[in-house]
Amino acid sequence: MSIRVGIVGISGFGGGEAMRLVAGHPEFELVYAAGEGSAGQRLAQRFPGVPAQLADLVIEKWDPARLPPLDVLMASLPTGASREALARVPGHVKIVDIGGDHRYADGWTYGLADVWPSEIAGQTRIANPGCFPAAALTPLAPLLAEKLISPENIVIDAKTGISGAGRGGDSKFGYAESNENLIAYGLLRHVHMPEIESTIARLSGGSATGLVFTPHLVPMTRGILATIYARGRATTAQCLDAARRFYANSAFVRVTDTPPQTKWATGSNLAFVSYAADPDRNLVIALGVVDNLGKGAAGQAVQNANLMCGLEETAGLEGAPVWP
Ligand SMILES: NC(=O)C1=CN([C@@H]2O[C@H](COP(=O)(O)OP(=O)(O)OC[C@H]3O[C@@H](n4cnc5c(N)ncnc54)[C@H](OP(=O)(O)O)[C@@H]3O)[C@@H](O)[C@H]2O)C=CC1
Ligand SMILES: CC(=O)N[C@@H](CCC(=O)OP(=O)(O)O)C(=O)O
Repeated sequence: MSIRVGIVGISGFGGGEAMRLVAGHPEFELVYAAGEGSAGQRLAQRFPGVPAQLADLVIEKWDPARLPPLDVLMASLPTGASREALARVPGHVKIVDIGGDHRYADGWTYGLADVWPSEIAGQTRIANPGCFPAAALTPLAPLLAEKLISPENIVIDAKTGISGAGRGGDSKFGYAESNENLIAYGLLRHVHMPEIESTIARLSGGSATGLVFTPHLVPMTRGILATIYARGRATTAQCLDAARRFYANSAFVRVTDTPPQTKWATGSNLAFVSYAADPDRNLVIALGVVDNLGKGAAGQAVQNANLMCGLEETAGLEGAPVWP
């Protein structure tokens, strides 16, 4: 019997990618689509390339009191818009919140699926990590767990594609302003800082005092590269070995000897990590690449939903990235 899935925020970039993945999933059946401005439209009006069996599904006005029978609900709403409404979804419906309202919130499990998969299995409320945390914490986790770097004074310099801002995003991220342009934003106090700090502390048992995180917008559609500077005396080989041990059973994390590129992950749930370290300079450079809509959002959401439902975590996520 198929698992009945709903997606709220389906017209958005995160929700649309979740729809693409659910449509190709061997066990999931999309039975409910919801939104606000797009309500009343058929999926085929919104997504002309949608598979035929989904073409006539009508996007409902989002109302948690009017859900059909569902096993899983993926919520991809603007951060701030889901807390009150998701609290009204019946407890037996498994929820993955792709937005930022429930990360490290009471009653919700933080869904960093490649690091803590066993914590997700059997849960009914999962908060998907933010896209930058997914890119940065994946390479940091093995180094922090093996105490190869200090959790203090870590500097994360990240570059993101424009789809990270969503289709309802700020107009300053439109084509004319973004093409051939490079912008730093969210300086000193980006909304992902608390989530990154909490996870570094949890992984290391120490404190993420002195964390610096600066995102940049680059003129590409998808992808995040996080370049991270940390203090530690490990060699490059020790960092790579630690990551290969840590992710030995992970289907989605690839440890590479050379610096990863954003195109390697496009359209997939993969994360790529690599390292360069100079013990004499007390310096470790960690690199992480994800697709912001894949491991950074919908891919990780499907991985979490698979774990929640007791399926293989790779179900529906086995397709190769798009290249070039
Ligand atoms: N884009 C990315 O790379 C990532 C995004 N996220 C997070 O995922 C969430 C969604 O982001 P993204 O897909 O980019 O955003 P978009 O702007 O592309 O989409 C937002 C969606 O939310 C719906 N929506 C907005 N307000 C309401 C409402 N009041 N009731 C019901 N539906 C509503 C919109 O529906 P309609 O069109 O029908 O109005 C639309 O489908 C955000 O919290 C974002 O921070 C997380 C990781 C990565
Ligand atoms: C380019 C751009 O604007 N990117 C978004 C990150 C998207 C994301 O992960 O958002 P949530 O944490 O809200 O889920 C940002 O920097 O806020």
